[in-house]
Amino acid sequence: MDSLGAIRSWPANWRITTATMTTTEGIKKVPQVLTVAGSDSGAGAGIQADLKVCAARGVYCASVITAVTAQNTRGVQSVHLLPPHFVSEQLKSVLSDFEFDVVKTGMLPSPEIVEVLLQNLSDFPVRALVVDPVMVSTSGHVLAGSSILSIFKERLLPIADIITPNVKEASALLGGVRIETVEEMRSAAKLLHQMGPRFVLVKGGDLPDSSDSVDVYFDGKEFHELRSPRITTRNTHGTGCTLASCIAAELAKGSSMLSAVKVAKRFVDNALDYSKDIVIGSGKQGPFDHFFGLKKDPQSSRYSTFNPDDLFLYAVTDSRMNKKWNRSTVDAVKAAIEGGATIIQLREKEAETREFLEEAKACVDICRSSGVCLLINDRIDIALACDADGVHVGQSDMPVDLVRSLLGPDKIIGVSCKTPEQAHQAWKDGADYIGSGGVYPTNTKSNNRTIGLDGLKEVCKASKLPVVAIGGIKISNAEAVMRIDEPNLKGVAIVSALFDQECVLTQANKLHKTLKESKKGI
Ligand SMILES: Cc1ncc(COP(=O)(O)OP(=O)(O)O)c(N)n1
Ligand SMILES: Cc1nc(C(=O)O)sc1CCOP(=O)(O)O
Ligand SMILES: [Mg+2]
Repeated sequence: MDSLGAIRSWPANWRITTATMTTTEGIKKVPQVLTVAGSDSGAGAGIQADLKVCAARGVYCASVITAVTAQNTRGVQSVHLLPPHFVSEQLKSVLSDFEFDVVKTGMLPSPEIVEVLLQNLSDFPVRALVVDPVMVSTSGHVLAGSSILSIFKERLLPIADIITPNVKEASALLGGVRIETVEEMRSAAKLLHQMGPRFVLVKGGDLPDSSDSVDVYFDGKEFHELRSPRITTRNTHGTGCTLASCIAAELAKGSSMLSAVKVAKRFVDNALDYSKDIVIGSGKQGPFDHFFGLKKDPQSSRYSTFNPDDLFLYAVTDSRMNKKWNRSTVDAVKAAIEGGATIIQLREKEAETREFLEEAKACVDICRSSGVCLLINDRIDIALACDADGVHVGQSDMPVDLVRSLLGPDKIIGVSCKTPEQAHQAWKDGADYIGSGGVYPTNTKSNNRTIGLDGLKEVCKASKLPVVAIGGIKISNAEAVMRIDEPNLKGVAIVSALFDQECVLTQANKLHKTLKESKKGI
C-alpha cells in the first residue's frame, strides 16, 4: 500500500506469518505500528488505547506524543500541546530506527504539528497511513480547532490510505453538512474520498436513534455497510482510537483494507460487549477492556473476530471438479469470490501435503486481498503453515478443543454437526460455527447421512453457534433451505453447484442472487 510515493517491499527471503515475519536466517521481524497521538491520562483513549490494541493484536507499537491531556471519565480538564520541534524530535528518533509498516494518527492538535508529521513521513516513507481525524473527544471537548481543517484536507487526507471520521468529524471536514442517516453517511464518504484518501470509513456510532451501530466503508467504487447490534453501555471512551489502531495493526500483519476494517469492527464490538458492565471511574463515560481476548473466564472465550454473516455463500472447493473443468483451484477461488462467495474453504481430500500447502498459500493471498476468509478443511498443519483464517473439522478429525489450543482465539473453527448433541459439544469446545447436513442427498461426500430440512431445523434450534447448511444445495433449493426460519442459519455451503459447473462466476452470481432474494422475505 503506497501512501507516500516510496513503497517498502519485503526482502525476498521474508514471509509474513501470523504475528511475526521469519527470515530464512531465523530473524524474527514483528509487524510494527507507530501511533502519533495525544496522551489520555485516563488511559481509555489516545496513545494508551493504541498501545493496548496493538499488544492485543500481536503487533509492536511505538508512540509519538503530540499533546498531554488531563482527563478522566468525567471529561477533559485540560490539554497541553507539545512544541512542534519536540514532536519532530520524537518522530525522527523512531522513524530513523524502526521499520514501521503503518503509521496511525490520532490527535494532531495544531497545523504546525501536522506540518512536522508530513515532513517526517516524507523523509521516512511507510507502507500505509491510517488517519483518525480526532477533533472532538467523545465527551465533547475540542481536541483540534477549525484551523486544523484546511491542512487536514489539503495535505493529510490526500496521502492517507484510510480516514476514519465519526459523523461529527466527517461533517466538520465537509463544512458542516448534516449527517444523520446512513444515506447521508454514504454521501459524506464519497465526498471525503474525493479529498484523496484511498479508503474512507465513516463511523456511525453516534448516529442519533439508530438501533444498529453502522459504519460506512467506501473504496472509491463500492460501499460496504458494517452493521452490528448497538451495545448499551457507558464504557465507550476510546472506541474511535481503538478502531483506527486495530485497522493499523491488521494492515501491519498483511490484511487487505476491507479485511482489516471488518476485524477492527468486530474487535471493538467484542470489547464493548465484554466490558459493558465493568465500572472504572465515576463519570458518565468509562473505558473498556482491550484485553478481553486474553481473559480466561468462560465469557471472554466466546469472542472472536469471526463474523457469522460471512457464512452467507460458503464455497467449498473440490479439485476433482476443478480438474474436470480444466481450471486451477486458484482460478476457481477467484471466480467464486468475484461471483459473491463470502467465505472459502479448501477441501482437498486427495492432495499431497506439499501441493495442498502451495495451493493454500496462493489462495490465502487472493482471499486476504479481497477481504474474504479462507478456511482449510481437516488439515490444521496446513492452516497454520499458510496462516489461513481457520479450519473446518468433522467429528472424526482432531478434537475441537485441541484445535482451539493450537490455533488460538483469533482463528475460525467450524465443525460438522448432524445432531443437537454434536452442536452443543462444538460450542463447549470453542468452535465459531457449525456446518450441518447433508440437507439433501449428495454425491460429493460418500456415505453421508442425509438429515433433511427437519434435521437441519433441529440442529439450528439446539445450536448456540451460527449454522451453515450443506449437502446437495443448489439454486433450485437454496431458498427452501434459508426459509426454515431459524435465525442462526446464516447461509449455505456449496461444492458441486459451484465447482462442478462450466462457469463458477455465473453460478456464484446466481446463487448469491437467490440467497439475497430469499433473505428479503425472512
Ligand atoms: C461447512 C462444511 N460443513 C461440512 C463439511 C464436511 O467436512 P468433511 O471434511 O468433508 O467431512 P467431515 O470431516 O465433516 O465428516 C465441510 N467440509 N464444510
Ligand atoms: C463436504 C460435505 N459435507 C457434508 C456434510 O453433510 O457434512 S455434505 C458435503 C458435500 C456437499 O457437496 P455438494 O454441495 O456438492 O452437495
Ligand atoms: Mg473433515
